[in-house]
Amino acid sequence: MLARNGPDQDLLDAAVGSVLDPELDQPLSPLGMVKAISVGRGEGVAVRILLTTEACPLRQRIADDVATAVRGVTPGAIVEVAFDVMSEAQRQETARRFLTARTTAGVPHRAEVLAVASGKGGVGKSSVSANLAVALAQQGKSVGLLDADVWGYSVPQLFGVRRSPVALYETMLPVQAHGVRLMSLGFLVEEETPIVWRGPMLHKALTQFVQDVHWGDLDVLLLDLPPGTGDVTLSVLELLPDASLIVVTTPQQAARTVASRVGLMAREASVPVTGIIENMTGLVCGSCGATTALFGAGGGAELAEQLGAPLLGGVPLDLALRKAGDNGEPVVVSAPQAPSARALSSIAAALKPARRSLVGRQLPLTPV
Ligand SMILES: Nc1ncnc2c1ncn2[C@@H]1O[C@H](COP(=O)(O)OP(=O)(O)OP(=O)(O)O)[C@@H](O)[C@H]1O
Repeated sequence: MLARNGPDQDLLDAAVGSVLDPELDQPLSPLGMVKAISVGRGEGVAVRILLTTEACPLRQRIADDVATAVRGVTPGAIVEVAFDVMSEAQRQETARRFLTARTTAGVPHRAEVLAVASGKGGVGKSSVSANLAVALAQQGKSVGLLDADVWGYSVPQLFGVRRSPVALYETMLPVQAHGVRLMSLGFLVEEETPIVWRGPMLHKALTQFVQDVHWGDLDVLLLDLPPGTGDVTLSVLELLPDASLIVVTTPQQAARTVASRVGLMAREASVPVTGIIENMTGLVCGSCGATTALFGAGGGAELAEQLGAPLLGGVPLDLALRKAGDNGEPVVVSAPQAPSARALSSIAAALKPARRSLVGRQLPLTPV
């Protein structure tokens, strides 16, 4: 309930109430999260917000957004934002309102699903997925990234986040970082704990990630697949039948040969290939600018030709990208002018979904 005093109260109520909760992605007021707004005699405005959990990692962001909203309607205001934690009954009411207002959980049909695959590990598939996701978000898209590399998950490390997703009844909210909605098994287990689950458990976890997570209104969902053509890859592609593949390879012949198996799997499973990204193309010398083809040349172009899919671009070997991954901040954020960041941003800007063949697919038509 709002404490009412002062002339600008209605304006303040509307401004604060429409601030989005960054995790629930809905305005604070309908969620019952604005406890009080009081206008003092001078230029002071005190706002009290109810959090769903004491450990809310985004309270500073909420405080900043609320202060900006207040100053938007009362320029020069001195804003004080304080927090209380909801009781269990209030939490349940918020969950109810959230779930009522929200479209159903799961990956929305309109989302473009791009699964990033590689023949073998270590070719930079996760680094490419993470940076493409952030670059697409920087370009104004609403983006999710599902870490389906269940044994070798690296999304928490690459984004520098390790916190549990907010759980609401049977559903989960993705963790937000660098403008991307993230989900990874790494958010649900202790760091360093190996995943020793068998196939059915992994399938169940992935099904929940696809069906029970409130991804919201996504334009693009990127999947970071495990390397190779194993069960998990097939499970995810079954769960998301509209996915298309981006295959990451290095210029090396050996990598290209292994990556071509992914292409053949895609063909057998009728999964279209959006294109090939050649990672770790030449190493550019920082002082003289000369390029050394450390892993040879041409693997990406040959794979593209073999799979009949476009070569989306090459990403050079770049110290900035490696450091960014180690520091938990994608290179397109930490060093946007670095050669790898520029390459990844232009690949993201030019991404076009592969056309899906209708052969063998059921059309939503009813004969009359
Ligand atoms: N273009 C690049 N320049 C420099 N280092 C890179 C580049 N691409 C990837 N790396 C580094 O190579 C290592 C492996 O990258 P990454 O984890 O993205 O590969 P991956 O194919 O996802 O591996 P896995 O399948 O084993 O998880 C990381 O240390 C990463 O920082």
